[in-house]
Amino acid sequence: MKVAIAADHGGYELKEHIKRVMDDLRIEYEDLGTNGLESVDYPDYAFPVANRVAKGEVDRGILICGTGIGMSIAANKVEGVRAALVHDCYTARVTRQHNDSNVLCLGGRTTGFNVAEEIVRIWLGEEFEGGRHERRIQKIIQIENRLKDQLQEG
Ligand SMILES: O=C(CO)[C@H](O)[C@H](O)[C@H](O)COP(=O)(O)O
Repeated sequence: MKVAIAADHGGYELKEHIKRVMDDLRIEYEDLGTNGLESVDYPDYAFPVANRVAKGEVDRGILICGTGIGMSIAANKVEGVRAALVHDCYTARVTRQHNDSNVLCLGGRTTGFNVAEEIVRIWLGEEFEGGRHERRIQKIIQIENRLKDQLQEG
């Protein structure tokens, strides 16, 4: 599995910790920034990661800002991306099993290193269950396709 990871200044320190976790798990990753605590804008980091996931250039994305909210709003604008903002182990598991989420959003100012680490370990290891959940994801894809058609029709 290959993961693209990025953060803004509010998520930078947690990003560095999550990279150490992925090193430990021997998971390959690309770090798309930011590289320090200087103030930056989260959409500039969300879109490169979301695009890499949408194009299939990486399997998953991890995005971290202060709360995870800005990153999740931005990433979910990209077709094919199902970004989940997660604060606990239960939703980390269920968002893989039910939503087949392909981007994980975390809050560097809301979630401690230990909980975030546990969330990442669960989220990277859990499988999509398919079945009724696949039907629901197909409905999301239909909405994306309808919106695309509407845009093309002008
Ligand atoms: O988008 C966010 C809020 O949901 C992120 O938490 C950002 O990291 C935050 O807005 C950045 O705030 P700052 O005051 O510019 O550090």
